[in-house]
Amino acid sequence: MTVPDVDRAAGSRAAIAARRARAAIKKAVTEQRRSATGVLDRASSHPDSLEAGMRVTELLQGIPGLGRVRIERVIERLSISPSKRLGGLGTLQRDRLREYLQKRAPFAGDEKASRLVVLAGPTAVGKGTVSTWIRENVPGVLLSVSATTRAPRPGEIDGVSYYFVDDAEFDRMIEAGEFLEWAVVHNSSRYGTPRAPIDEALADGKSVLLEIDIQGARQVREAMPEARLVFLLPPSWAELVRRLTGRGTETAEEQERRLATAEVELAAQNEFDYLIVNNDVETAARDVVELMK
Ligand SMILES: Nc1nc2c(ncn2[C@@H]2O[C@H](COP(=O)(O)OP(=O)(O)O)[C@@H](O)[C@H]2O)c(=O)[nH]1
Ligand SMILES: Nc1ncnc2c1ncn2[C@@H]1O[C@H](COP(=O)(O)OP(=O)(O)O)[C@@H](O)[C@H]1O
Repeated sequence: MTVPDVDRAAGSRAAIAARRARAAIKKAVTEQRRSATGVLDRASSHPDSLEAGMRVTELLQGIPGLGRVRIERVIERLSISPSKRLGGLGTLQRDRLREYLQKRAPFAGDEKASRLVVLAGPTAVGKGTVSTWIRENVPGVLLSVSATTRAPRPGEIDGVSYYFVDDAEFDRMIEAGEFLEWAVVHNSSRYGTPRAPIDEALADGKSVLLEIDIQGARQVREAMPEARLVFLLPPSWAELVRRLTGRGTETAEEQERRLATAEVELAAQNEFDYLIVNNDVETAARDVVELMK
């Protein structure tokens, strides 16, 4: 049953549950945990999602500073009927609404911005490059250093790029509850985020950037719902392949495996609060930093 169907069966338990879930999405927008454009994008790409069943007016109510009268004015200006649901918008209406949301609330209400940002994205999109730019140019940001069981690449320094540990040490860290999250990535090595430095940095008023995979991002969202989840996109698939092969740090077989993971990861981009295209390193990095203010 789709959400609009559920609604027609007004009063049913499913209808109440759907309404509650949509109210939760609206609250998440108000509290900065999800961007309004992210909700709109998910509604467009998943016609059966709760987001698709949400009314445009409900979404706008989630944006701080927009009262009933202003919402009426906005939807009139955008030529959208008050009863319209996100999933039922025409292409032009959706584009107009998206443009409005981006101008009005690019990061919907920065006053409650979280200082914990998760940067994920497919292999070789440039996560490491963007993070390094931030480390070198923006003071007061802790770049979390993960532990991994994979072997160091040439030039990688233990304790800076990663903590390179063996399986026994990784097991010990899991047992001791030292990880905020951990996962097996690319079906090969294990990677985990040590929790203590993050807690300390946040307590000191610093911002924290985690560069982790999608499984890890999902775990962080569960553990710390206030975290902002960013997905870094390549300008195109061909450019992603070019960056991976150009980096030249993996064997052809490993590159194949990473590209297979990348396809799966790109399909999950709508779970994220923000999508940033890494055309130019500095521009992408500045966009990420904006989210930490
Ligand atoms: N879940 C999780 N993923 C991580 C962590 N550290 C790194 N990763 C991810 O593991 C993947 C592999 O990283 P890496 O071996 O450095 O190669 P890359 O894919 O070329 O960046 C990337 O998607 C990273 O974002 C971590 O602590 N936790
Ligand atoms: N905006 C960009 N334009 C061109 N090349 C880039 C850009 N960002 C990163 N690269 C290059 O792409 C390759 C992969 O970047 P890297 O930061 O290692 O990716 P990831 O950490 O996501 O696996 C590197 O060779 C890097 O120099």
